[in-house]
Amino acid sequence: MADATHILRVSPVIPVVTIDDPRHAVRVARALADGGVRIIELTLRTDSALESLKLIAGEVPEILLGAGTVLAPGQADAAVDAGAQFLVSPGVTPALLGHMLTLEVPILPGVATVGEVMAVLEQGLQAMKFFPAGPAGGPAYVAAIGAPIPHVQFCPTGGISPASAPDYLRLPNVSCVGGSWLTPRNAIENGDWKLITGLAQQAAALGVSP
Ligand SMILES: O=C(O)C(=O)C[C@H](O)[C@H](O)COP(=O)(O)O
Repeated sequence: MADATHILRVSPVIPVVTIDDPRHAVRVARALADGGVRIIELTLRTDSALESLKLIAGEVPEILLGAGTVLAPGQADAAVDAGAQFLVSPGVTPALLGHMLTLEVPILPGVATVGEVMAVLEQGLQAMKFFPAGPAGGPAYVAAIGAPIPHVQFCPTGGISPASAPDYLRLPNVSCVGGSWLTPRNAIENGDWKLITGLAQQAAALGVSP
């Protein structure tokens, strides 16, 4: 099942997490889960990302674990082998999308234009990451896409904060947003797990109707 529509309904915010030291991986995941956020997009931006994926997959089963920053087919394979339950890319090429579609996990491809949305839709996917959300046009751009293409659900990511997240979440074609603000690098390095849990609690509350 390649479509990730169900993945987007797990949490109002998908934390985009970058971990340098794999010794922090399990603690970060547990801190997020303790705050009520049970999904992670772990970016493949660091040399130790696959090790962190394996650790979280093995020790924090309550987390729905995705791999982010998937730029090439080989990265997709390695991430799934390491335990990634879904894949996220900042953008897509026909080669990368075609390969990810052969894998047995949901994929959340990144798009930034209407043409890219249409190209991904042609492959049968109705859930997409809108990236970079802020610079690419923000809530107004996402809302405008919904007029001709109302059946696609987006996870806007990039430049979003707790203050701006509601502007996206109120849109009918937005299921959740993504952001790195829940796991600041200095909080990870300092072992400030309570801060991360608090940011997760704040993010989880964004999905509660006023
Ligand atoms: O690495 C990837 O795969 C990406 O798609 C980029 C990240 O999702 C954004 O860089 C997060 O943006 P911020 O929340 O503004 O930090």
